[in-house]
Amino acid sequence: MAGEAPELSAQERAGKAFPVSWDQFHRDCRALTWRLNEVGPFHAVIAITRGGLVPAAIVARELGVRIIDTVCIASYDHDKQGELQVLKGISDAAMELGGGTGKGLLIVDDLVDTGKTGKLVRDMLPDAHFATVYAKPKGRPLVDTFITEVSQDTWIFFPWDTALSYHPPLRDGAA
Ligand SMILES: O=P(O)(O)OC[C@H]1O[C@H](OP(=O)(O)OP(=O)(O)O)[C@H](O)[C@@H]1O
Ligand SMILES: Nc1nc2[nH]cnc2c(=O)[nH]1
Ligand SMILES: [Mg+2]
Repeated sequence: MAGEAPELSAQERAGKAFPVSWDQFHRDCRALTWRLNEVGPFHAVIAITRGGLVPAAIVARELGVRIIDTVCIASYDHDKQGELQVLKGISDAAMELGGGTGKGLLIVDDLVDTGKTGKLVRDMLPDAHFATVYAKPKGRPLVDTFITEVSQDTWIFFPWDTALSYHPPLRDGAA
């Protein structure tokens, strides 16, 4: 409508950028595993795709877990969150391993932001342990273990979504 401010994307609302390199991400996943090692053992890892696939692979390798399942959820179109869509649920085999409630299962995602995605999966597996690498304040209460908290107005850029590119100097004309 004329005169109405355009809707801001999550990334625009989140003014600060937090770029994460592969090295940093790997280090943060290993740090997460150190904490999780105190909590386990786990029968299986449940990765929330797609972002949870990379940390799930690293965490499962460190913890020696060979059974990995996925729950496939989409809600963000780049940086705009819409309705959550469960594209694939948790498999019957993983459900059975968790006794129907998720006991002894480890849910892994890259981050919690509003917490909507995490809440949906927690409701499917109430007794599972939920771990993320990064957490923003709104989603943080849903997470059992995480490594780094960033402010709600920060947008995290993951290495699989980014590439090295030229960055102009801060001072005009210094190039
Ligand atoms: O706490 P929330 O506000 O729900 O946001 C967190 C979710 O958003 C991102 O996934 P996305 O829906 O972008 O899909 P992707 O993992 O396939 O990138 C991220 O990987 C989390 O799963
Ligand atoms: N890449 C990325 N995806 C998100 N989905 C929800 N919040 C974020 C974020 O900060 N970064
Ligand atoms: Mg995701």
